[in-house]
Amino acid sequence: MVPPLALDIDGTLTTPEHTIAPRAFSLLASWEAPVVLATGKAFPYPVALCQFAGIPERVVAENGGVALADGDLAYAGDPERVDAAVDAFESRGGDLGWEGVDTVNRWRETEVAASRTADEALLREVAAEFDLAFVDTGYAYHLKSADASKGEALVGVAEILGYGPEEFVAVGDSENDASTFEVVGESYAVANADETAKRAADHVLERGYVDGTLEALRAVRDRSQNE
Ligand SMILES: O=C(O)COP(=O)(O)O
Ligand SMILES: [Mg+2]
Repeated sequence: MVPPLALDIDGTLTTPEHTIAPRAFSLLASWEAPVVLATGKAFPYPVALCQFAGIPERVVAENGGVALADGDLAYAGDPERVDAAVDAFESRGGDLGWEGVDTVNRWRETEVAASRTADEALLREVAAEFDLAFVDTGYAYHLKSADASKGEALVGVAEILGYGPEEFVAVGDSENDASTFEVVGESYAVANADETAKRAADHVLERGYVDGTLEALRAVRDRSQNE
């Protein structure tokens, strides 16, 4: 039997052009164990991805701030503190950096994401002042509660699904995946991963992005069929 999966989205299920490749959809839909999408993106994004992939809505969103599995919705973190930090950031001239309508944060409930063009030093200053964690995913800067993480949320999701977290195989690409890698039994960093993710992973893949992920998962599937 194949193991359950915890998969990051950006940089892991995407191409270098930030798109989801059709071949990723077919693997997700045919995986014969639970698939949990664990992302820094706001809650509706992974939910929509599950729906369009035709798989149950099992997600960790907002770097662990929101988790949904089999109808059970859980929250972590301190959104009011995040709001206060954003107010401080903006009152000191900071700009989250999303042009036009901010669809990155519009449906975000527990943390905030800034463009990587935003003032990193000021974000870090505000994070320290409000006792929040600063995370650079390579796609955005995030200010989040220090005690919320993808890994922590995955532990809860795994329990709902009737698995231990150590039964999961995870794939990811950045520092926000390190907490996932810590709780799962087997972890892979794609070739484009940052140093934190590579250090935390059991294996570093030769190929990057969705190609690396699909190759690793096919190998996991082949191996489990031979067991
Ligand atoms: O939202 C981000 O910054 C990155 O998202 P990810 O965790 O799916 O890579
Ligand atoms: Mg990622």
